[in-house]
Amino acid sequence: MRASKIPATIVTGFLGAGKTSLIRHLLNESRGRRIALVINEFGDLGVDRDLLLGCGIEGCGEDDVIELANGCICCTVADDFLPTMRRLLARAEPPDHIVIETSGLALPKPLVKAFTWPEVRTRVTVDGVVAVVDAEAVAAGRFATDPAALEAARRADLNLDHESPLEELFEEQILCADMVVLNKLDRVDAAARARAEAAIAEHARPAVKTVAARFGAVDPAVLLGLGAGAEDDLASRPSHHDAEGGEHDHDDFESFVVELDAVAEPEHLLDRIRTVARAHDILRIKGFAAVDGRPLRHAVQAVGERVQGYYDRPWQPHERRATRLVVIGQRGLDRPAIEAGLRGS
Ligand SMILES: Nc1nc2c(ncn2[C@@H]2O[C@H](COP(=O)(O)OP(=O)(O)OP(=O)(O)O)[C@@H](O)[C@H]2O)c(=O)[nH]1
Repeated sequence: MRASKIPATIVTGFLGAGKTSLIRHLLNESRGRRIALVINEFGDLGVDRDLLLGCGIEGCGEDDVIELANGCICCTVADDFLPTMRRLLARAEPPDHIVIETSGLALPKPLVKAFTWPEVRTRVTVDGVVAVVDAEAVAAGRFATDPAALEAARRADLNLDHESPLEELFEEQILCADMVVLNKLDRVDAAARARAEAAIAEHARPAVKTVAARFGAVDPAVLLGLGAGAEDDLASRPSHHDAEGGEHDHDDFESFVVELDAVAEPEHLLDRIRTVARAHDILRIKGFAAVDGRPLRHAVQAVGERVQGYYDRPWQPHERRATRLVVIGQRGLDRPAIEAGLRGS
């Protein structure tokens, strides 16, 4: 008999809120604790796993960072997540803690539910659901539905009973949280911070704490060890999708990968991304660029119109040096125009 269950922390939060940054900080500060990471991304490039492995954190090896292959974790729990957990638990040396990064479009509740499966429940408990929030985006009303637009959409579709997909995701993620991390504090003034806090308070369950952070830097002592036992507490975490058995689809969103040649100047690529993001209401672009004559890979990150790039690590001998970017947005993106814009053609 095992003395205690392995704690698992679920990290949720919208695209680009800072989940990977938070996890990188957590791993850096883990002080010898064996943490296994399960990562799920929307889009066909495993950027997050690559970024985490690229930062060379001690004790964070290839085997400890597991990427789920199929679609969005909340809809593929049985196909992908459970076999992964089974394999993790069968290891000779199981981890001390499991951290799961959901895709920015995932609903956390179906994932929490997966921990009630008998073979998982006896070995693992959900220590806490942590929702990472982009303070700047929330304060700017990114997740609030324009009431006039909602009314118009309802008139067009009588079955529509809810707000925009972005607002719904925000609500679902906060409703399920045991702790909220209000991230990107460097990007907001006091008034904007207060607006973001008010938006969170509208949906957070009673007694859920909000901690403020920059670049996801939260002390692991605060983040881990919440002892929530969330799998035994599903009823207190309402979801818009409860009536559908937790099912939801991602038809509201789409993603595609754009492959480009090596670039002469990363700044030129970042400028093109800025222009494209401004013109096309893109939610997220991320990936890696190959730069002519440089042995290092250039990581590229765009959240809305905010674009960032930095050299992260040398290209490995087995890797093809190409520029590959995943583009994510709400359905209806003008793919040819976006590709042309990124190419600069
Ligand atoms: N200014 C600022 N930028 C931040 C902060 N936290 C994260 N970022 C940047 O925001 C971008 C997205 O951060 P990630 O940590 O990759 O976000 P994510 O939630 O993992 O993104 P997805 O996995 O794509 O959903 C990166 O360019 C980060 O450097 C912050 O506190 N302040």
